[in-house]
Amino acid sequence: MSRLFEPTSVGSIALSNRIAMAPLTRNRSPGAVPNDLNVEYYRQRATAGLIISEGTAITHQAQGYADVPGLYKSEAIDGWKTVTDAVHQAGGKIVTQIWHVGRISHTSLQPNDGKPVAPSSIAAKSKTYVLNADGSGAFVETSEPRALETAELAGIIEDYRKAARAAVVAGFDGVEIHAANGYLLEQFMRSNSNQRTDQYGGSIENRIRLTLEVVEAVTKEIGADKTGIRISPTTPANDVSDPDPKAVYTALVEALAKYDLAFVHVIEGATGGARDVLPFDWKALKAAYRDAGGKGAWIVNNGYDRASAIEAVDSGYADLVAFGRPFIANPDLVRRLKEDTALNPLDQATLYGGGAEGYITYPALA
Ligand SMILES: C=C(C(=O)O)c1ccccc1
Repeated sequence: MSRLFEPTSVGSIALSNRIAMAPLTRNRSPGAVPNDLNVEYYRQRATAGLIISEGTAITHQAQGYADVPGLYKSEAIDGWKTVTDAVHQAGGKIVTQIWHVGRISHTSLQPNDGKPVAPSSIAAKSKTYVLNADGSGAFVETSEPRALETAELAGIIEDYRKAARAAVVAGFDGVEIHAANGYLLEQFMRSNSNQRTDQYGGSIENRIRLTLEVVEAVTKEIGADKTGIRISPTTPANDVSDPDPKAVYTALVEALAKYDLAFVHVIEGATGGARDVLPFDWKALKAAYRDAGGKGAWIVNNGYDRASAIEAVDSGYADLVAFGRPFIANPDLVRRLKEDTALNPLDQATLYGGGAEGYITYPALA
């Protein structure tokens, strides 16, 4: 049997197998508070070696989509506690993805209907999900952001630290810092969205600075053994780009190597899309991390199937493989991969927003 189904650990978190559930936004937590539907959804998927929860806003300012959960209200922490308890009682492990959307937001979702914040006042050619007056959801153009003042960045780093602490209080086994998919931290790393002239803009060293300061704050608060990070070197998601992703992300992983993180989670290619969106040597990126002393588990994601996941792990390249949409449609994905059985088809119409349908209604094998 493949090592994909064997136990392992990421940091201090012991896992029953090497299959992770990737973070998946589902827009089913009104008021940013996790609810019983969320409890059932995550409980059903607790056979994953590691569940990485959907992106969870660290503050109101960090909120970019309607009905995504947060970690900045006491009732949200209570709500998450019911989720983590259910997953743990079912024998699973779960970390939460702590998230600041930056410019991928809308004034109607921001404190005092203000502008979203970003490294520079450059609007993303992207959309976000808001609620209409009648409660229906709709994807609309993201609003033009304002550039963060240098003096505001210490406060945002503190927000990540507080969210990491809140995650542990809510019973999570750890956190994944969301530094991917064109959200705040990646907006700072990519040169088309970051045109700052202070110590957070210009050179690669300056553009990865905020991400490293967040990693420093979170690992100091809850321990590197409970801290992971997600990166997406070549994704065009949310209108980010950079002329030299190899240089940016090699510098990043070499700097991350000294933090002894639990894991580094890499989206290989366009998020949920083409793996070859840009030429990139994924194995060289991991080698750069290991050569710099990085010991964290290497989690790979994007377009893997049973055969390629087994190959990735059994070859020694990947420590874990994360699956996104397959876990939406197959709560018992681990069993189906182990037994090589058919997978349920995905219902695109119920991915975002709504209720039980297409969320907790996918059947498990008898
Ligand atoms: C958190 C997300 C990401 O990381 O891409 C997301 C948000 C909205 C829809 C899909 C995905």
